[in-house]
Amino acid sequence: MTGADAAAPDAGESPSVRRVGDWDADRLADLAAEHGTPLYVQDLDRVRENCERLLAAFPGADVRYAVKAHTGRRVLEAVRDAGLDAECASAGEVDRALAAGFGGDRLHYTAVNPPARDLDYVVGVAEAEPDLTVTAGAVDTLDRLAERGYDGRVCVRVNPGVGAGHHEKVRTGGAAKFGIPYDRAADAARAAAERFDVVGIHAHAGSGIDPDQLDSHRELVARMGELARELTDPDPAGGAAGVGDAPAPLDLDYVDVGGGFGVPYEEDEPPLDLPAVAEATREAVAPLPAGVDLAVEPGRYVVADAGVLLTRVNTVKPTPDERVVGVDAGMTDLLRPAMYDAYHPIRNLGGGRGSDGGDAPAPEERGATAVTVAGPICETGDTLCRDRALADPVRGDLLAVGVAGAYGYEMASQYNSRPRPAEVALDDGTATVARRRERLADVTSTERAETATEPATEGGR
Ligand SMILES: Cc1ncc(COP(=O)(O)O)c(C=O)c1O
Ligand SMILES: N[C@@H](CCCC[NH3+])C(=O)O
Repeated sequence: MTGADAAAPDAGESPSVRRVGDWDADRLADLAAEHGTPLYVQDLDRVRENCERLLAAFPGADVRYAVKAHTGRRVLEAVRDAGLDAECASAGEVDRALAAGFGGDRLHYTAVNPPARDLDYVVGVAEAEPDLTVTAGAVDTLDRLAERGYDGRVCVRVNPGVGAGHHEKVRTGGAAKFGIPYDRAADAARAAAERFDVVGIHAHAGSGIDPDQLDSHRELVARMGELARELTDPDPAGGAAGVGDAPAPLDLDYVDVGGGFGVPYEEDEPPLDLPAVAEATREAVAPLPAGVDLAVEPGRYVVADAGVLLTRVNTVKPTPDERVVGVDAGMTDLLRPAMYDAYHPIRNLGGGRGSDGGDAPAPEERGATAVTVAGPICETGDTLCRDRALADPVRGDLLAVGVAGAYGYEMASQYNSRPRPAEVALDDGTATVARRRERLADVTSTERAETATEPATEGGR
């Protein structure tokens, strides 16, 4: 499905950024009181706004949501209804997208060194949903698909030799792990066309592309446009296509230039000028051969500022070097600060007790203090921020960690045998539990007697 098929959205109607200060503090406090902490809150209305802004910026393009950013069922349904396709990184994500109502024609599975059971599963799905597309970034992956009898829609993933992103660990373009090297991609795509229906080419620069990295994005897009023209050229080097040594032109449907559109995390960081990025993308890829659409696959942009993580202060510890504020959410709930030194804005919503046992003053009446906010995990790196000025936290305060809707719950783990947090979805103001809080029994559920007879090789599908 293309963005053009979806209900025509009005460009620029919603603000292009939602800051942690824009959330209704009383509502968040009520949700924390009702559901406990740590608690993710994901606002589906904001998800819809972000989808509409993307569709408006890329009219006529295929806009695919990178499911890995947030796989929650309610989010997937909202994205589906908004008219985006689903880009899935694993059999599990394909499974979730199917369950959320994406048909095969809206499913794109990007296989990265795919485990055998993922390929088995996806090839099985493709038998029922032949419009599903598999994006493959290695000839071995293509061979393994063919070995399973797959001869359906394939997109060839290219390593464009240029990348971007907020941290070296998330710069994908140029990383040898992803895609077929650019100078071998044309031959690989033509060879693939002898075994599959090659419908597209794909490259992804990386995640969290900042405004100052747009040149890399543009370069990637230009290279992909050039490759699309080369592959579809009916008259390569003036020779007769498909005759003698001249390669037959491919009938591509699209050139997918990936996702990675960044969002502002710091309070004073300007938002990405999405219409300008879209315009630069269209210019760089042009001219696209007739019948070849542009495709993009953003994840973060759709969900990041639609989510906050609520966490309660349980310890305040002045030390000679720093003031440590202990909270009940840690790297097992939100890994990004520990893994990438990522910045997430934090707002003190108050509600704690003063030293006299009475209600502490409202946060705006307190002075700002530089603090380290640290979680309950037995790792030194388990901090949500260091040396950050917050309205002086006291025990019992509620903190809202902003821009937590992308790669937040998704990267949560049970390390230290900590159950994963709960998540509440807000839909037109109504809150429902989208993912219940895990219990200790969930942490040990795979090692209980009744599961011991299951073969360890089965993924449980
Ligand atoms: C292949 C692919 N597509 C899309 C995305 C989405 O990236 P982002 O969430 O930064 O938009 C990713 C993640 O980096 C990816 O690996
Ligand atoms: N997990 C990363 C993004 C990786 C995107 C997937 N390739 C982050 O939180 O920024």
